[in-house]
Amino acid sequence: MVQVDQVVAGYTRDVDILNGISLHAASQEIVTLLGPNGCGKSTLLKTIAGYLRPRKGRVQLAGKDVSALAVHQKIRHCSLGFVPQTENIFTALTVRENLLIGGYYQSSAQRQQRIEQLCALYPVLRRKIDAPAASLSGGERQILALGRALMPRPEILLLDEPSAGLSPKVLHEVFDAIVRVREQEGVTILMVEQNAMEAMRISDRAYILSLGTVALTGSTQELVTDPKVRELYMGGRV
Ligand SMILES: Nc1ncnc2c1ncn2[C@@H]1O[C@H](COP(=O)(O)OP(=O)(O)OP(=O)(O)O)[C@@H](O)[C@H]1O
Repeated sequence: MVQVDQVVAGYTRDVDILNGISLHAASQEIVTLLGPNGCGKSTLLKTIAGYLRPRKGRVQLAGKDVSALAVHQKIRHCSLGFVPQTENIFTALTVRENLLIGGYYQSSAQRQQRIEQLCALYPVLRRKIDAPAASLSGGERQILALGRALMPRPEILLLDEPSAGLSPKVLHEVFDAIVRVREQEGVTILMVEQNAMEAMRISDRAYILSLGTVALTGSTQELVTDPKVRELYMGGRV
């Protein structure tokens, strides 16, 4: 469970990017954050992850107030996984080495076992396990980034634009991978997406942000039938 209450945050002391934002994602939900460029979606994910500390308000993960914790503490102690938008894999290392880094504090046996499980979940990782990550396609890189974040078996996964730069076909594969991990491991997923149509298809609920606050929220069924949402965020289509 992710709970954000009245959070104010920003990068510099005098400018607030998040202006008292509140949201939640229940256990095993897929929740998407949508909104125009620069409205604060990535900043919100970074604040939940712990790269930025809220100036006001509170972030809770699984019922625990984690507002003051840094990202490495949340990954280690709060069952959090985070996949940033860019530079999310080490291209000079192999697929296996990338996965091993994701489980940096696990024992060697735990890491081997987890790599096996992830290869079963995502067969592409097995096929490419000893290939340099630089040789992977865009979609394969995104699945590796997902796999690496999943190494410590997080209960909550934050994804920043998993479809960025991917063709429609590959985007489907990546979104399937996201759905699969919710189904098979019961992970709660909060993701930022530009691709509103596709994101709505796999999400239970969505928040539409504007200027660092929530402009609109609801189930994806409610939102996709809202004419204003369709016009502004879905190109007039459902
Ligand atoms: N590292 C940073 N330092 C200072 N300002 C930043 C930094 N990162 C983002 N910002 C600013 O914060 C605001 C919100 O940016 P953010 O990346 O959260 O938006 P976004 O909604 O995710 O946009 P996009 O859809 O374009 O990725 C923008 O005005 C941006 O310029």
